[in-house]
Amino acid sequence: MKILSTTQTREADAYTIAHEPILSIDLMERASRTFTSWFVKKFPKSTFEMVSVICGKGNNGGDGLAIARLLEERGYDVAVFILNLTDNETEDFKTNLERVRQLQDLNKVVIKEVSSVEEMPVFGGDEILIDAMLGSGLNRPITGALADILHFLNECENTVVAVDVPTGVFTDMPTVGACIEADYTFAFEFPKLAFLFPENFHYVGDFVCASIGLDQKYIASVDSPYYYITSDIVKRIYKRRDKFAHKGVFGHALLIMGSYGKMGAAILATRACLRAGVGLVTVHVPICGYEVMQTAVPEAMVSLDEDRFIFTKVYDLPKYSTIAIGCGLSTKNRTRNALCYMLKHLNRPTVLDADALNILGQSPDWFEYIPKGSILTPHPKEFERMFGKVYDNFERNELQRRKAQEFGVYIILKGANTCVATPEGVCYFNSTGNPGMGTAGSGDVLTGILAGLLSQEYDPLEACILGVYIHGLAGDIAAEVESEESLTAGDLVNYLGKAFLKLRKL
Ligand SMILES: NC(=O)C1=CN([C@@H]2O[C@H](COP(=O)(O)OP(=O)(O)OC[C@H]3O[C@@H](n4cnc5c(N)ncnc54)[C@H](O)[C@@H]3O)[C@@H](O)[C@H]2O)[C@@H](O)CC1
Ligand SMILES: Nc1ncnc2c1ncn2[C@@H]1O[C@H](COP(=O)(O)OP(=O)(O)O)[C@@H](O)[C@H]1O
Ligand SMILES: [K+]
Repeated sequence: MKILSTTQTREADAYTIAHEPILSIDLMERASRTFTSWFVKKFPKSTFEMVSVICGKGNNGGDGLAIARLLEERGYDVAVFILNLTDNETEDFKTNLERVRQLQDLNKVVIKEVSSVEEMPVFGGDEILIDAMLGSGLNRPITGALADILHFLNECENTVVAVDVPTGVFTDMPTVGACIEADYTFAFEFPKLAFLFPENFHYVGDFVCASIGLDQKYIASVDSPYYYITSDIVKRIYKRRDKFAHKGVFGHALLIMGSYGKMGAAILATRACLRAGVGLVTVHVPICGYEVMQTAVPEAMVSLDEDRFIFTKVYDLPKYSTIAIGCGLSTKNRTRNALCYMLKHLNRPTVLDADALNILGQSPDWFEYIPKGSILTPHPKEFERMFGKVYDNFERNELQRRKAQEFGVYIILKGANTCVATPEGVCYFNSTGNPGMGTAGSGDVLTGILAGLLSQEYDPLEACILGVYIHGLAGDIAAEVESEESLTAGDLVNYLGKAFLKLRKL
């Protein structure tokens, strides 16, 4: 799913109105119905005494008024609070206000105007609040009376659901000024870029998005560097196996991993590589890793280093279809030199993780040796070691895109909404995964999956998108059974099969 900027969304809105054609008031109605259908399922009437909709006077407020009317039709007790802080009312706001006033005349809805925080009501414990104060029309940081009202609302214990954008959040740049702290945000058509960055979680809460019927052809024609990875992208990438396929066609991966005390990383990655469908896997480990590797992963072949404790040299690189290096590797001098030699002599996309990235961070001159199309999988700390400190996630995302372009590589910045940046400067944000995956070794599992997919001739972009999605999906299935708390990296490997099954059924 493409992610559009606010300006582009406004253009898509205008195009839809002109070419569907549809009146803008009817598009607002359609958006509000989409919100309402989700809301009634999420918050059934029986669970709340009352819904209070807090409206501004722009189109976000217009949505709020339409939602108030639609919820009343569904049998909810509804109160509307209109913030009387400006005289600028949009036409669609005015039309929807007329419509709600008719319900007020029938004593079906209560409407109250509020000009300052002192006039805000005391909300009951069972009341749910809908934030329709400001949406994508925010054009300056919120201060003054509106900021006071937002602080008041944030002090209330009530569940807050934001319409389209939480009031005060800038969708395409870092947020400054007061903001509502929503528990849920229902975004029209696309998630906004800001929703994908951790600093806004406090304001956005859990977000969902649904189409309001904007013109899909127009959206497809718009240039945007941002995508959200949904199941339909992944389904297009996933390849079913040929009936006559055999292990020879699923590739032979070489994983260079592990050092004394860190063999677990190599084991997790190797198991994940096998579970991701590789034909053959060889793990190159120091002598101290031989027995543990042979015992823990009997399906894997072992290539032994000359050194007892660390990686120093590997032979026969051309015979492998894919190489991944770095998990539990150490950054000792001889390992560093061996990595440098390999990078200079490898001539195909390689997966680089963990200590391979830490070594690159210590020797920035070596970035140019990385084969084009390789995949680097840093977590934020490793990213910082390689490319330096940043002020916020917007800046980090820009840096990630720039570095991916500069070195012609894929950079997977891991975390919630893991972001894949391509050599063309495009970003794909993942939609699967959960905080249970913040546990030792889950990154090693991703590296193994990526090596397994590359070996099966998924191209690097396909491997990145399918890899992060299936890794997160395995985490989501595992968390449902095991809980987020007790999820371990080994569980990710064990649930990978269920994730593939789920993917096939999507
Ligand atoms: N295609 C879409 O996405 C659609 C969007 N719609 C709704 O329209 C909204 C956008 O509506 P608008 O463009 O009217 O904008 P808003 O309703 O977000 O607010 C605009 C008003 O707020 C004022 N304002 C901006 N920053 C302020 C600040 N810091 N303090 C006080 N006032 C401030 C502006 O001057 C303007 O008067 C969307 O978020 C969505 O809810 C829907 O009606 C249907 C279609
Ligand atoms: N809150 C979260 N939501 C979704 N995924 C997460 C979350 N926290 C961590 N992950 C995932 O778990 C993995 C952690 O990787 P990493 O930090 O490299 O772990 P390790 O070094 O222990 O292997 C990444 O793929 C990351 O995307
Ligand atoms: K809002």
